[in-house]
Amino acid sequence: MWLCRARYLQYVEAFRKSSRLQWLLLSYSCYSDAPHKNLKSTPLQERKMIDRFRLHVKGGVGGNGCSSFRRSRHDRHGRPDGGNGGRGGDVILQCTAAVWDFSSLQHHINGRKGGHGSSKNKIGSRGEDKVVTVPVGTVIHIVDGEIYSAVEKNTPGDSDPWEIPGELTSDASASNQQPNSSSFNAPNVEKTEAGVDVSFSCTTSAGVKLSSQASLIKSCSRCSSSDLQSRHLDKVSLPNDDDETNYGNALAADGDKLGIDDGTSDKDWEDEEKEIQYNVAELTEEGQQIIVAHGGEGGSGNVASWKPFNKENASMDEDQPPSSAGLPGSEAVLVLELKTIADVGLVGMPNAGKSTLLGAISRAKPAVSHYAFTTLRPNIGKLNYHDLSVTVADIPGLIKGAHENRGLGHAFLRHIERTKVLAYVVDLAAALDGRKGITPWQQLKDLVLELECYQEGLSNRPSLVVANKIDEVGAESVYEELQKRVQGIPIFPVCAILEEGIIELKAGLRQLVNGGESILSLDSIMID
Ligand SMILES: Nc1nc2c(ncn2[C@@H]2O[C@H](COP(=O)(O)OP(=O)(O)OP(=O)(O)O)[C@@H](O)[C@H]2O)c(=O)[nH]1
Repeated sequence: MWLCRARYLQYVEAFRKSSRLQWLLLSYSCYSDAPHKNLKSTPLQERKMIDRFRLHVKGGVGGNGCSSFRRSRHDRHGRPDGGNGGRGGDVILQCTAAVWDFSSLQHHINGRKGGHGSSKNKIGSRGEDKVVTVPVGTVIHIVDGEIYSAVEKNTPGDSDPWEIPGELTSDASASNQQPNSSSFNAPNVEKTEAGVDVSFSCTTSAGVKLSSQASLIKSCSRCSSSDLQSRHLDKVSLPNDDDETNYGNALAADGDKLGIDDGTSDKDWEDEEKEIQYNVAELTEEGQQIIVAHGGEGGSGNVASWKPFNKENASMDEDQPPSSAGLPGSEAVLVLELKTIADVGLVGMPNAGKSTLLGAISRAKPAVSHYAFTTLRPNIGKLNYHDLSVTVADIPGLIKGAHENRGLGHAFLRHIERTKVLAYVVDLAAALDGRKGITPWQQLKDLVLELECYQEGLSNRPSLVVANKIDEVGAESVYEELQKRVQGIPIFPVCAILEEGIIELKAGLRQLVNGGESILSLDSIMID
């Protein structure tokens, strides 16, 4: 007893000492000048975007059927009472605006196993679905396997887990279809504290009135009643730590090629691309879901194939009704691709001032810096008018040869595919005072060429030109020259950094989104 007390005191003393030490360390870190690292200070912007991802999905295996006999002293042969196995869980992709790329996904995702059947004719529990969240604008391509379901809108608020699926019709036409013209009365469904009571009644053709009652009780073996509603919605796969590392540090030179970590090498993609079934499904609205792998059916218990004992089958021994194992779930290999959805796409060369402009016209706060390729992923901003809201995407800088994977490559060109209108941002000061930059009209030509080389007709949508950096000395005359060289398209001179010319630009963008028709074509740009 005393020994125990001594030990206890020893522990308390040791704890006090350790906490005193911690306190000292804490006060040192607070009051000293020593620089301390804040590991979480890396802004989201600097993360490498994963906008293409290879995914192996597999539905959960169905639970095994049970082989069991219930014997009693009155029943010499016993009766089978093994229940069926439960169905395996599905793998579901759900679209949400809360994630912006595929960095939180894991490459292999499996639905949960169904529960095994058990004696007393108990059915195994259904395997849990695996719900994987993907960003809005996800396109699904299939490398191997099949997808059996269509995209559906998930409205968790509307659905009541205790609602009976399908509608039971009680109209005359429905009752006429009954083979013996029996009359069915509408089911009486009553919601109670414990669950739902359902009662049916019908009159057969012989005039016999039959009635039946059933109750669905809220609790089940796997979950409590309170968490049922959210059971299938909150299963999001945990972030994959490997994907979160590599922050963008390979930027400076404009010829640098930044690979996108999607789990496969370029060569693999080339081989694979021959077999891919493209654009099988698209998730374009928040809350949309698609089942990409079905759970396997549960095996049947021995009660299902039981025949009552009689003299003819007396030779059969008691374990004759077999139970079966659960079936495996369906499998598929998918490629997920993200195509940003926005009304306006800001397209321009690196350093043209696209991110600064996005910050000036909306509340978005993208990273801005004086070196090329600061933007590593499309940034989205919302442009609010009193009666309208327009989304604007700042696409990472394009350079000549982007369609051949130069610069940040063509990975980002696909984000332009979904934008309704284009705003070409050019740097008026790029070639001023002997700077080695490209003239604004040449910038425009290169941009249109890049879009067309990537996908024919990509530049063929309503557009306007934003002539940025008008505040620089000599930019006015370049702007005048630009007006002469580029015809048939509105040009807005702005200084994004000082937010000058922004009101006019916002009005121009509004007009463009509301049905503007000006298109920038190669013929309308005059080069020497
Ligand atoms: N003088 C002047 N400088 C500007 C203006 N707008 C942007 N800049 C500067 O231009 C540089 C590049 O700006 P960003 O907004 O990062 O350019 P970006 O087009 O997003 O560049 P990437 O991320 O490489 O595509 C920064 O140093 C800005 O301060 C402007 O109106 N006038």
